[in-house]
Amino acid sequence: MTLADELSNPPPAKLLVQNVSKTYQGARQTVTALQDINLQVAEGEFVCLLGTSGCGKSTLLNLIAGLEQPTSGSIYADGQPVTGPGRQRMVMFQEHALFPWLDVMGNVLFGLKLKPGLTDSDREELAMYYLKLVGLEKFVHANIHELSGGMKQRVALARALAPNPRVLLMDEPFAALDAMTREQLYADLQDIQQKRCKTVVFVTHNVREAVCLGDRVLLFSPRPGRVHSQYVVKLPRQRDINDVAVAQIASAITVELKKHSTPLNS
Ligand SMILES: Nc1ncnc2c1ncn2[C@@H]1O[C@H](COP(=O)(O)OP(=O)(O)OP(=O)(O)O)[C@@H](O)[C@H]1O
Repeated sequence: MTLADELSNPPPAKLLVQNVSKTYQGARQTVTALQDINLQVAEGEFVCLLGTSGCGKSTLLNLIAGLEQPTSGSIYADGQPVTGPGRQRMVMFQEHALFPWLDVMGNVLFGLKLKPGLTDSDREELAMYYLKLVGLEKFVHANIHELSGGMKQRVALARALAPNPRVLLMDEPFAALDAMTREQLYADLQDIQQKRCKTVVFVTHNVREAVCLGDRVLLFSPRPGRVHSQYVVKLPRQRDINDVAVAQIASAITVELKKHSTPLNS
């Protein structure tokens, strides 16, 4: 693998989730986190998983990542069964999960350490490419504790992108950020997804965020976690979360979500 290969865009992956159910056996009860989920994600598609708390969105993301195994059913990435985590499916969580003892560059380099066929200077060049892509070129040697929440999420995004995965799995990555920082990241993420050609699965509770980012929005209902409907969002990009068209689709989705939501104590 050369540096040029590394910076090229491999085709984004397609995903197939077939009849997937997941139950957790707790001390007092069995929880059906997901029941009979069927889903196809096309190459380069941006799919948002939307629903209230506890409807199984993160569980599905973890299953696609290979961090957990379904109780029944199968998941395929490019026709290959997903049996564990892989370099082609990188995950980014709400909490940045950066290494505080490494600086910004060190964190991005970390994921590249195990890549064969690259020299140290290749790895630095790659890390620098991704830090520029997320707008952090001036903070390469900053310590993690010196960064704002939004900057930390940018480092986490650069770290997830650096191994050049074909799929990005994002679990509420911007939920802890203020509105202005989030809006900038929505614009940057749309830009990066187009430039770097990724298939993205993105978990959120935020309806407008889902409409702003997704080519398709899947609506989940809880107990058991199921996909009850989906919306294809045909608005042109770049989308702005404050656009009237985004708000209109979001309000239609909110009505639909409310029909299927049940309070946690019911
Ligand atoms: N490791 C686990 N052990 C037992 N139950 C679990 C486990 N992980 C998730 N669950 C249960 O599975 C259901 C789905 O959880 P999950 O975290 O996937 O939902 P979610 O839609 O992502 O929620 P949130 O939006 O609050 O993150 C919940 O009822 C949760 O309590």
